[in-house]
Amino acid sequence: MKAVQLYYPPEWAHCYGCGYLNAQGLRIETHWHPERGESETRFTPKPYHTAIPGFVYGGLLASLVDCHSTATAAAAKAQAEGLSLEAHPLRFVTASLKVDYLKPTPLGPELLLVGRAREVKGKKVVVETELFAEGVLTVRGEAVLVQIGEGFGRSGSAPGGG
Ligand SMILES: CCCCCCCC/C=C\CCCCCCCC(=O)SCCNC(=O)CCNC(=O)[C@H](O)C(C)(C)COP(=O)(O)OP(=O)(O)OC[C@H]1O[C@@H](n2cnc3c(N)ncnc32)[C@H](O)[C@@H]1OP(=O)(O)O
Repeated sequence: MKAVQLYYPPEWAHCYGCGYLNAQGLRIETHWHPERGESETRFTPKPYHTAIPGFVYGGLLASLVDCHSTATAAAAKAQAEGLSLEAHPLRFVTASLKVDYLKPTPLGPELLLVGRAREVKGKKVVVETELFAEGVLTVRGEAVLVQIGEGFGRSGSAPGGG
């Protein structure tokens, strides 16, 4: 199954968290499971993603939730509209991001993020994400994502104004 991010056209693929063209970035890959209406991203932090020794830096966890949410929004919107991402690449930007750190996240194991769209309405999608380390829920996120138009990023245009 192709990751949601790999459908983004090049001009939308420079994001530090999820752009496949950003060599220094995290380059996360999100997979959508239509039968469950859920998205999954797996990511193993590097030793330098440290908060205090043994635990993952919270800003990295927020970045993972952020970019996982934008991809979840694209996939959920495509499913709701009956569109294929291949023919209709959709791109969302983050309007709002809330992250609850429920427990310290251990540094070392692969992390699993699972996302669901709670609301798909117009150009807005609200996504809830849970982040697990070795099966333990350590972070919960909620994000509001807003779809940008097809032309954005091709001429330096800003997304406001619809
Ligand atoms: C990178 C910045 C974006 C530039 C895009 C242009 C080039 C594109 C190129 C490449 C794309 C790749 C991008 C990768 C991104 C990866 C993830 C990030 O790191 S994103 C970076 C951080 N985010 C921002 O910098 C957004 C800054 N904010 C904005 O640009 C606008 O505020 C925007 C687009 C988010 C919304 O503006 P409106 O005018 O298009 O939309 P309205 O009509 O105001 O809102 C739509 C719905 O969203 C809700 N909404 C808007 N802001 C909200 C907020 N803060 N909290 C809750 N809801 C909010 C509103 O209430 C409305 O909902 P109701 O339809 O009424 O139900």
